Amino acid sequence: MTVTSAAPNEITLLQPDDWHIHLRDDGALATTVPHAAKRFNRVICMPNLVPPVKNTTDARAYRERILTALVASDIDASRKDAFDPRMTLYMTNQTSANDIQEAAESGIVQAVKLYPAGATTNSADGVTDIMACAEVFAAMEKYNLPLLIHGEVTHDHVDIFDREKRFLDEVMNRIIREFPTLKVVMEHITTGDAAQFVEAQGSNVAATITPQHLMFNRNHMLVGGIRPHFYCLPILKRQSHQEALLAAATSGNAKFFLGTDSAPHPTHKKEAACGCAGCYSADIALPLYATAFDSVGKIEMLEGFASRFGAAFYGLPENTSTITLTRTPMQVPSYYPYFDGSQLTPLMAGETLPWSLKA
Ligand SMILES: NC(=O)N[C@@H](CC(=O)O)C(=O)O
Ligand SMILES: [Zn+2]
Ligand SMILES: [Zn+2]
Repeated sequence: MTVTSAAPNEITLLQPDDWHIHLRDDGALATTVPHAAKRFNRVICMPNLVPPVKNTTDARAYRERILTALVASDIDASRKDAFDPRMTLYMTNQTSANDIQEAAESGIVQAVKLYPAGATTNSADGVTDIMACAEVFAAMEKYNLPLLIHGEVTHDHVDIFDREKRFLDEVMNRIIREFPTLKVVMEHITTGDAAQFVEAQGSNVAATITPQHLMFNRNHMLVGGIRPHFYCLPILKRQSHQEALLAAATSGNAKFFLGTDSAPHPTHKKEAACGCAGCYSADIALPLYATAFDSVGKIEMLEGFASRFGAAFYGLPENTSTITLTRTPMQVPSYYPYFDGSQLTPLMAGETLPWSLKA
C-alpha cells in the first residue's frame, strides 16, 4: 500500500529571524532596513562597513543609524515595533579581551565576527593570524559571546572551490579543540564537508545556510553564460554539495538555521569586469527558502530552520507572531531603487517563484 500525502499549499510559521544580514550604511539603509524589517524580527547585522564596526561605541552608533532609517521608512508600525537589529563586532588584530567584556555587557552586541583578512567583501581589516587571537577567544568563551566565522582560507595557492574545506581542516578544528565551550557559528556554509563537520560537534557549534546555496550550484552560475548575480562568497559549489546542504537544512537538526547573507551591491558593481561578491535577497528570502524546502518535499521543516533553531542557539525567546506562505506564484522585482540613483538587482530578478507571502 502506498500512502500519498499531498504537499500543503499553505504553511504558517512563527515570525522568522535572520541570523546573518548585511544592511550596509548611510544611503543604503533606506532600502535595506525596510526590506529586512518587513520580513524578520531579529536580525544579526554584519559589521563589515568601511570602516568596520570594531567596538561597542561603533556598534551603538551603527544601531542608531539603522533605527533612524527604520523610523523614516513607510512600513507598517507593527513591523517597526517588532524589528530588532542586533549588532556584531568586527574582529581585528587589535581586538582586546576588554573590547569583548564591554560588548558582552552592552546588551546590544550579539556576537563577534571573524573574517580572515582578504576572504571576502571589506575584509581587509580582518584577522591575519587566527591563532594569535587566543586571549580574545578565551574572553568570548568566558562572557558567552558567540564567534561567527567566515570560514575560508585565503592562501593564494588554494583553489577558490577548496577554501571552505581547507578552513575546516586547518582552522576550525583547532579553534573548537582549544576553546571547547566557545559558541561558534560557521556562517553561510557551502559544502557537505562543512555540514558534516558541524553535525559532528557539540551543541555549541552551529551553521547558517543562505537561500542561494540551497537553490543553486555552480552550474547555475557558469553554464551558458556567466551570471554575476549568483556570485557570492563562499562561492557556489557543485550539485552534490547543494544536495547535502538541502538535506542538512531540512533535517530538523537545530544546528542549522536561517542566515540569508543578503549582501547588497549596486547592479553596476556586480555586472562589471570585476564584479562584487554578494546576493541581495532580504525582501524575497522567505519565498526563496520555501521554494527550496518544497523542492525536496520538506516544507513542514521550514519553521524550525527559519524561526526556532536560531533563537534557541542564541538563548533568545521565540517570536510570538506568525507569517503565512502560500503556493501562489510571485514575480521577483527586476530591481529595487538604491541610493545615489543606482539600482539593486535581487537574486532571481524578474523570475517567478512558486511560493509567496500572504498579505
Ligand atoms: N557573501 C558575500 O559574498 N559578500 C558579503 C560578505 C560575506 O558575507 O562574506 C558582503 O558583504 O558583500
Ligand atoms: Zn562571509
Ligand atoms: Zn555575509
